[in-house]
Amino acid sequence: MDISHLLKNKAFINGEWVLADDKNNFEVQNPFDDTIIGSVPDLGVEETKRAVQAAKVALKSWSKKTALERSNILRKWFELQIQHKDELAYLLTLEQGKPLQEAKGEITYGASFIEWFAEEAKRIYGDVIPSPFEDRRIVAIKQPVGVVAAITPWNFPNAMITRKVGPALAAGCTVVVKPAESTPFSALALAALAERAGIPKGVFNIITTNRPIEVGRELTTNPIVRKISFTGSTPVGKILLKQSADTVKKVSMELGGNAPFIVFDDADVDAAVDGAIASKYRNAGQTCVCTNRIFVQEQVYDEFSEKLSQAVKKMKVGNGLDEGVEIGPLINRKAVASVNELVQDATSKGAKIMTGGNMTNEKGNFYPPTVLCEVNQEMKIFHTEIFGAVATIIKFSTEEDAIRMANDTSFGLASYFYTNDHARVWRVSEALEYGMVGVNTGLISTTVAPFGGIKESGNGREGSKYGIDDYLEIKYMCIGGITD
Ligand SMILES: NC(=O)c1ccc[n+]([C@@H]2O[C@H](COP(=O)([O-])OP(=O)(O)OC[C@H]3O[C@@H](n4cnc5c(N)ncnc54)[C@H](O)[C@@H]3O)[C@@H](O)[C@H]2O)c1
Ligand SMILES: O=C[C@H](O)CS(=O)(=O)O
Repeated sequence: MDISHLLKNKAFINGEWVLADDKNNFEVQNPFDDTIIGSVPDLGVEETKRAVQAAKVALKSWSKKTALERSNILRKWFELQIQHKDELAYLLTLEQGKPLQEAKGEITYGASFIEWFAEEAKRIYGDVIPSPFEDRRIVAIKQPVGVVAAITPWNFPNAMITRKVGPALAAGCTVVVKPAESTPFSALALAALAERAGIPKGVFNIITTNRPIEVGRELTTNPIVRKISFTGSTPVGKILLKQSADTVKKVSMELGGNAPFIVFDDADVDAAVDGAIASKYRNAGQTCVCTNRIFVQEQVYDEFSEKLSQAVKKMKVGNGLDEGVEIGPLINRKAVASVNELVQDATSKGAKIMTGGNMTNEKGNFYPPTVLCEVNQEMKIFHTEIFGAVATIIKFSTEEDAIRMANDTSFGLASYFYTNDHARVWRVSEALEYGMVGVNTGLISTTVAPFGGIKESGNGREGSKYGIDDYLEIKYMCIGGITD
């Protein structure tokens, strides 16, 4: 497949493809076999300042365009992403490792945010409010926040960018994106298509860097930047929140998860197994909404555990570019070691391996799809975002026990449960302390719904009619001098 027209090896600032000032680059590896895909510029603080300045200059004209003009340009960008879906997916699998089918799904999902917010751009309504004053009229209008800095993760290197840039541009903001150092090519490919779509220079900028801390500090402290939109781990989110405080920036935080998946005794067990697989093993378990703890009521514990293990044993592991592969590599060696340490800790405290769990002849960055049972709250794996293809099964007796254990975490992003009792659907959904609840499904992510978490999983919502609010300011106008 010819991806050369999308494989960019320069950063993108003010409509120009640029090198780092010191001409330094850093290499990007294919997580399947650690081969080098290419290299990109290692930009620093001075280049970042220039990108922010370019976004500031572009803001005036971009925000003055009509909603229809912005909408039409975003629509063109969406169409180009769909037109080049296969190349974008191939490039994504090369640098991130997920199976090609999943990568294609991410491109479609990512593009859908541009399509959705191309429409939402035309529906940014204000209010005319009945005035309590005879001589004054009251109006609320919505205006773009201004220059936005977006810092994004490697696990969804396309969709986590469009989920931010779509609403930001629709609202009239301009954006500087710092993608993850592991996966810069997907971001640069989006910039190549943005250029072709007619997104004006300075509106959408990409800073590639192997120095996220210093570039991140510039983005979070530069007073021109009025909004930080971050997707990544909770520890990094907390750093960015603190750094953003001195200039009182608006912040959106899409952080880590520790999703519970509860199977009640009245559930359709086969459907629950399918849902657990869909939720747990997508992207080799490297998604923020992956099931992290499976709670199974004692009456169906053995049946569920056995059926899940049998299904996981059959999973095809390998190069994401190969036909039929279901589980690709983790992003790097460090990730493999982290998952292995959690499994070792769990088994040392009594967890039992039903399948996988042994790194005997694993080459590259692979960790075998694994199912652990007899997991309990004493184990690190119960309280830690695994970010690997490891399912943990915990037995429970009563609904109250399940809810208490499910809520026993500082995270609050996604949660799931299976039941055929409709009173329980409402009771448990309302009791779970999470931003999102999947009932009788393990797949909940869609552009039309508000995606986001509570507690230490973050704040703000992405997608849906709510997603654009994070990029708007409400201005109250009190218009006097009204006389009879
Ligand atoms: N809630 C969501 O929507 C969502 C979506 C995807 C991933 N995530 C979370 O992201 C994590 C995995 O992604 P990751 O490993 O890339 O996370 P990460 O926090 O390590 O990195 C995320 C981004 O932050 C940058 N970064 C790291 N340290 C920084 C610093 N000190 N200052 C500025 N930038 C810094 C990285 O370069 C990267 O671009 C998981 O916790 C996952 O749950 C959450
Ligand atoms: O990893 C987090 C992403 O938000 C995953 S999803 O595709 O939105 O579910």
